[in-house]
Parts: sequence; structure tokens; C-alpha cells
Amino acid sequence: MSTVRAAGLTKRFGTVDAVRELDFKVTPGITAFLGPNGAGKTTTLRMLLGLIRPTFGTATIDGKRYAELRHPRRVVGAVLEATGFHPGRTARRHLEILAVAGGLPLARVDQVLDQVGLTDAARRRAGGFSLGMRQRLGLAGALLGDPGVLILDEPANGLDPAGMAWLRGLLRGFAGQGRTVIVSSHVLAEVAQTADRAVVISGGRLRYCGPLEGMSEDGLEAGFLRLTEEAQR
Ligand SMILES: Nc1ncnc2c1ncn2[C@@H]1O[C@H](COP(=O)(O)OP(=O)(O)OP(=O)(O)O)[C@@H](O)[C@H]1O
Repeated sequence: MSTVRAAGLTKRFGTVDAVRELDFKVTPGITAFLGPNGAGKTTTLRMLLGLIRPTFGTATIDGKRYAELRHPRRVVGAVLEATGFHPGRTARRHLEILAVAGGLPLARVDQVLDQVGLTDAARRRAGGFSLGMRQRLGLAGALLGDPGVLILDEPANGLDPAGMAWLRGLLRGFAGQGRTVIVSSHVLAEVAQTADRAVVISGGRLRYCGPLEGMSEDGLEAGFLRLTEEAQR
């Protein structure tokens, strides 16, 4: 049962307050992480994953900052952008390297290739993959450590309708095992079909944290616009 928490989380880039005093807690299930362009979503996710340091406050997973996790890949898997592949490496080789670097059993590679539907493409070079296939490969890497938490930045980007339905099933199955998913998205129709809860930020500040129904009495889009419009900078 993994919990993700932001406490007083703040990030300043020069004079830009990207994230301001965010407090939220995410528990098992699927939580959509929503906000307009520039709201601070990616910055928040990068702080959770120890990729950038907060100016103030903390971002923790199971009570620990990412840097304090002894086996981070077993705790949290993440896909922030589907571009971090060596184009000349095959999908399988890419995952083998990640497994070795993360101290994970190589047997996981075939399991995750199967889980994301890339078994038949395992020997193909990632440089020739479509955007949707790169998303699947990124997801495979995130799943390698069999983590309790998945953090995904716009994972539906590039997926065709069948791919979106497949991703929804995968995330539901993952959450159904009592695990925690945080998924950022701009596609509210997809969010409505997938998420249990939402964290909404705008202008770097928290606007909502709670069940999806709680922000969408008159439709998710209307709720989202109401929560975020006064904060547009
Ligand atoms: N490395 C950086 N240096 C300076 N400013 C940054 C940096 N990274 C992000 N910002 C600024 O911080 C703010 C939040 O950006 P962020 O990428 O976190 O938003 P986002 O919600 O993920 O947006 P989008 O939906 O467009 O991806 C923006 O004003 C952005 O320009």
C-alpha cells in the first residue's frame, strides 16, 4: 500500500515560481494529475522522482525521498517522456540494461515485454518504433522492478484508440492489485474513464485533491475549467 505525498513542496526556477507550497497525498488507486500547460505538473513529478531538488518542502514515496529509497525501481516506476532510448538498441537490450543497472532479475525483461505487448517487437531497434511503441517500451521499463507506484506523464500520448483501451486496462489491473498510479493528462475524456481521484494544480498551486466525482458535478471539463481559470497567469 504505497502513499505518495507532497508537503510544502515548492520549486522556483530563477524568478519563476513553478510549484508553490503544494500539499497532497495520493493513496492506492488511479489518481489523475491535472492542470493547464505550465501548471507545474512535470516539475512536481520530477521532484517526486529525485530528478530536481525542491526549493522548499518535501516529496516522498512511502515516507521517503526518492534519494533515500534503497531499491528505487522496486518502489516506483516512471515514464516522464518516451524519448530516452538509444535508437540503435533493441527493445530487449534496452530493458536488459535497465534491469542490470537496477539490480533486477533479467527474467523480468520477457515478463514486462509481454505485459506491454512488445514480445514480437523485442528484437527490433527502438529507433524504428512508433510513438505508441515507445510509450509501451517506456512503460515496460517502469514495470521492470514490479513497483508499488507508477508515475506516468501523458502516457496516452501517441496511442491509438486500441492502445488507449489497452493502457486503461493495464492501469486498472495495476491499481486493482492495491497499487498506486499517478497519471498526468490533458485528455479529460480519457481521465473520466480511468481515474478514481484527481489532483488539480494551476499556477503552481493546489486547486483540488479528492474523488473525481467531487470536481465534476456538471462534467469534468466544466469542473476543471472552474478550478483552474482564476489561476491562469
Ligand atoms: N528547467 C526550468 N527552468 C526554468 N523554468 C522552468 C523549468 N522547468 C519548468 N519551468 C517553468 O515552470 C513552470 C511549470 O512547468 P511544468 O513543465 O512543470 O508545467 P506542466 O504543468 O508540466 O506543463 P505542460 O502541461 O505544458 O507539460 C512553467 O512556467 C515552466 O516554464
